[in-house]
Amino acid sequence: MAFSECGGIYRVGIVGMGTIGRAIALALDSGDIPVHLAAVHSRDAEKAEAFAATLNAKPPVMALNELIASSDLVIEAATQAALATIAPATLEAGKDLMVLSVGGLLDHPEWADLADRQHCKLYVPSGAIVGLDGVKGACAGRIDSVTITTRKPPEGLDGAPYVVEQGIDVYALTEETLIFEGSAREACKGFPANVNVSAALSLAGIGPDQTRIRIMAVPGGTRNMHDVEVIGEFGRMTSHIENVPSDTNPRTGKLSYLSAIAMLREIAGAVRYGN
Ligand SMILES: NC(=O)C1=CN([C@@H]2O[C@H](COP(=O)(O)OP(=O)(O)OC[C@H]3O[C@@H](n4cnc5c(N)ncnc54)[C@H](OP(=O)(O)O)[C@@H]3O)[C@@H](O)[C@H]2O)C=CC1
Ligand SMILES: O=C([O-])CC(=O)C(=O)O
Repeated sequence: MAFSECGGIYRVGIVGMGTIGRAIALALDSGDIPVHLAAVHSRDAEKAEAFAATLNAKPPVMALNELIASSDLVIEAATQAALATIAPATLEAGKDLMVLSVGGLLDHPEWADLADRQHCKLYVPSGAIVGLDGVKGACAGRIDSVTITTRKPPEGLDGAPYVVEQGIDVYALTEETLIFEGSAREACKGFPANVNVSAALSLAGIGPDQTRIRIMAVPGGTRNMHDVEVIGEFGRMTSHIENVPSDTNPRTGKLSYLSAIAMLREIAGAVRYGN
């Protein structure tokens, strides 16, 4: 952790004032985590101003470069496209970075090297998936396969580039339907705002080309579900999560921001649980 000169308090800047960014800002504003919410930034500055004004801390809304200069840790909670600017700018400035749009990391392995050179940290919370601790342990040995099956209601998949390109009407489906099968890398291109979990799984495990994903549309479904299966020399592991979609973004399960908040708590504290 790189402490600021501002009273030794770790300064956090949040980029993206949507579902996840706001939830993290609200958690920090409650004062339970010993960090300082130094600034926020979003595409729509006016909307961000209106939200920031509701917080006790009244964090300033800043341009991205100002936010980076004013923070020790930048939390990206925007989009994969935005990450392409946010990540190099943050790491070049020697600041720590937490990434939620994890799929945006897959084509940029050089950012991990940049973080290393700049002596800063690149944090990837588990987000909406569970069991990455076990996956990391398993992948220290020989692995035969890593597979994730994602099930989402139509509104959790609507508008994804792959769905649009293929002309799939997710609302017209009458039964659970496989709409995509491929690698995590391919999935994160076709579904950049829907399956970041597969990117996190692949980075914790055996990589984006070897990690397989199946995406199912579930008419009438009420949860965003992810089933992971890992097979290797250790044996076989499965995990299952039923995420309640957040109130403001049906693609995003509530665990996504809770996981980021929990990670922040550990970054700010002395003790770390799990692997
Ligand atoms: N790792 C994981 O497990 C998960 C990751 N995610 C990913 O996390 C990210 C955030 O999710 P969520 O909060 O639900 O998404 P939302 O769509 O609710 O919010 C995203 C916010 O980012 C802002 N934004 C968009 N482009 C830019 C930009 N270029 N610069 C600054 N801000 C920008 C938007 O701006 P504005 O409102 O100002 O127009 C919007 O408020 C997404 O990429 C999502 O796919 C989601 C769930 C799980
Ligand atoms: O919340 C979820 O189920 C997962 C999600 O949107 C993502 O990984 O991008």
